[in-house]
This record gives sequence, structure tokens and C-alpha cells, in this order.
Amino acid sequence: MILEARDLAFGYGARAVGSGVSLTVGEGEALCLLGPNGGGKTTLFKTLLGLLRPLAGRVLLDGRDLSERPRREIAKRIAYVPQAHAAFFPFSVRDVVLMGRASRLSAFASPGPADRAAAERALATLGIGHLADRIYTEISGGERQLALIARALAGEPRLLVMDEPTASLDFGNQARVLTQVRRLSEAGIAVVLSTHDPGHAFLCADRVALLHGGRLAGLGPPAETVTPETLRLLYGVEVAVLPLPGGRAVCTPVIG
Ligand SMILES: Nc1ncnc2c1ncn2[C@@H]1O[C@H](COP(=O)(O)OP(=O)(O)OP(=O)(O)O)[C@@H](O)[C@H]1O
Repeated sequence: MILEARDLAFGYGARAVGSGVSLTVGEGEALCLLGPNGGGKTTLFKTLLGLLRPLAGRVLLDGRDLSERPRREIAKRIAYVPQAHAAFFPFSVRDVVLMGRASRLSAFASPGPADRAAAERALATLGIGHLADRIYTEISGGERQLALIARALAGEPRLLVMDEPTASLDFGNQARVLTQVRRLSEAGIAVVLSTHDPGHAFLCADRVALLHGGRLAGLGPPAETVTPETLRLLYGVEVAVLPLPGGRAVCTPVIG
């Protein structure tokens, strides 16, 4: 097991967003977090990453409390993939990906051949080698998202935390990102991701966690956890969960 949350309460200062959350993330496991807007997914992620202190409970990384670990040690093991917001600094995509090596460099050291090789490998894994010399501010949102995943991967983490990695991506890029999630997990890298499409859980996750009212309303394999009943609870609408071959399913709201 890489990461464990024990009876975690999380939020901002005196303002609790969630509580009583206990979960584990195993080696190479893909865990998908579902929950409504404002439900606390990002806040939970920031707490699991050690960026926010738990209001109660503990987060353990490889069995040791996050609060006892230096930031750098955490960053070597866990990489965060934020949403691909607007970019301001005109670096090349290669340099953005190379920044993912920062946690592995000593202070003031420049990246060496091993760092450059890791960045090239990450670009190739994501299939975006052709973008390496393009300027990050001049590529599309979908391409940026892939570049951010490559940046995270370049640091050779054991766990990737991805906040809505498919938001604002077209259908093709959504499928590419979800395929990468599966591949990473098959390669032994654990992934925790959030999404607003419950069908994604069936496509890429071993387990799903449902966050409702700041508490876990479900945790388990997609087929057992993502149901019309749990989706109604989460989103307040009727949803049909239509089975597909191979244990997958499509989820669609029922309108009218
Ligand atoms: N920096 C902050 N300080 C105080 N409250 C915050 C802060 N950031 C978010 N919140 C509040 O915490 C709650 C949870 O927000 P959070 O961003 O974690 O939800 P989310 O599930 O990621 O939402 P979304 O799906 O819309 O991205 C919301 O009520 C939000 O207004």
C-alpha cells in the first residue's frame, strides 16, 4: 500500500469540507473519485498530497505520516497533475516536462543527461514527442493536459494524483488520457483521479470512491459502486447505467 487516509477530516482553517474519510491506494491501483461540484474532491486531493494539513485523522505515505516527511520526499513519490489552466510562461513543452525532475535535483543543480532522458521518455509515453519544441502557451488545452501528465511522469513517481484530467478535453483526448491511466497502472504506478463522468470509472479504475456531503458514500469496484442509486444520491438526477461488454458501462442522465 502506498497511501492511506485514516479517518481524515479536511478543509480550510476552521471550515471543515469533509470528515471521516478512510481509504487506501495500493501499488499500481487506479482509484477514481466522483462527487458533485464543490463536494471537496480538490480539497481532499490537496490533503492527500500534504499541501493542506488534515483537520483530524492522518495521511500515511508508505506507512509514515505525511507530516513527518520533508516536502521533497513526498514530491519524489507523489506527483500532482493539476487541471490545464491557462499558461503564462512561454517555455517549450520539453522544458515544462523537464520541470517534473525538480524533486530529483539538488538545490541549484541543472538537469543532467539522466533528467533529459526521463523527460524524453515521458514525452514518448504520452505520444507527444512531436510537441517537444512547441511553446507551451501556444498549444491546445488538450495538448497541455497531456504535457502536464508527462511532466508528472518525468519525476518517476509511484503515485499520480490527477484533478479532473479529462475536463475540457475532446472525446479523443479523453480516451487518450484514460488509456494512459490504465497503462500507468499496469506499469505499477498508482493513479488517483477525479472526474465528472461516472462512465470513466468503468474505463480506467480498479475502484471508485464516492464523495457526498464531505463523507465517503461508497468505495469499491465500479460495477458495484456506480449505480443509478448512488449517482442519484451524488448528483440529484436520474441516471441510467447501461452495461457494455467486458464489464464496462455507459452512464447517461435520464431527461424528460
Ligand atoms: N481556498 C479555499 N478556502 C476556503 N474554502 C474553499 C477554498 N477552496 C475551496 N473552498 C470551498 O471548499 C468546498 C470544496 O471545494 P473543492 O474545490 O474541494 O470541491 P470540488 O469537489 O473539487 O469541486 P469541483 O468539482 O467544482 O472542482 C467548496 O465549498 C469551496 O467553496
